[in-house]
Amino acid sequence: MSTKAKSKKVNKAWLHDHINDPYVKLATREGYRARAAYKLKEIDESLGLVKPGQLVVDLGSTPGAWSQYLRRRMSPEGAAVGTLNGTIIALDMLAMEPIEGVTFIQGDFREAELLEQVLGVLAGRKADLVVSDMAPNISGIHSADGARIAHLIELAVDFAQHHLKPEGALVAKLFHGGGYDESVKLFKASFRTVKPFKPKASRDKSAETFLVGMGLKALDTP
Ligand SMILES: C[S@@+](CC[C@H](N)C(=O)[O-])C[C@H]1O[C@@H](n2cnc3c(N)ncnc32)[C@H](O)[C@@H]1O
Repeated sequence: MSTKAKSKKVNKAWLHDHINDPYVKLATREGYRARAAYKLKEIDESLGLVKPGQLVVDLGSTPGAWSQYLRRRMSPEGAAVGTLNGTIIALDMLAMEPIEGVTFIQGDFREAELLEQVLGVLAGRKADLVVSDMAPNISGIHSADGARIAHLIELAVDFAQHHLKPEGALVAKLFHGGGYDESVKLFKASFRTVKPFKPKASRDKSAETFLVGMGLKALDTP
């Protein structure tokens, strides 16, 4: 079979799975922009991370399903509009359709300039929760992809170390085979409690998984 034919077959299979995916159907029914909302929901329902009144930073937020979930959790009656009890700062290198009450910054998290903008919005405040669903474009070259993923995790952990409250938490997506062991080590060096999490909404076929770090260790503690 030619490469073109193979890729057509893979696309057809993906489309079939996507259309029949219960989380895709649920997301459409509940007004979420992506099925990804249910991954964060499951992590939150298991660990009780999101609470009204918090300051939450959403890294790699586009199209916005995690921000939508956060917004509903931090609103009276789970409303998608109206009063938001808390602060949500979302960022992504791609544009994001506005979500009422969510401050969005467009830029590359690896760039110092973007970090400056985030710090400007934080205005000296520390976050209760940082969530990162950032994923680089996959090139197919295993070592390069692993390094890119690991770099984003390092940046998210570094951001958390400097801008989370001592009892705060970081949720970050990572990939088996993409520097997973090193990322676990880094989380364990940075947080008092570290939990791996593979939500049901994360497709079985996908190598993605999540790490949750809770309670910062002092920066100078090994
Ligand atoms: C899986 S999507 C996030 C989905 C989102 N959590 C949601 O619920 O809609 C991953 C996002 O990470 C973003 N991303 C990847 N690398 C980034 C970087 N260096 N800086 C900012 N955003 C990045 C991508 O642009 C993409 O929108």
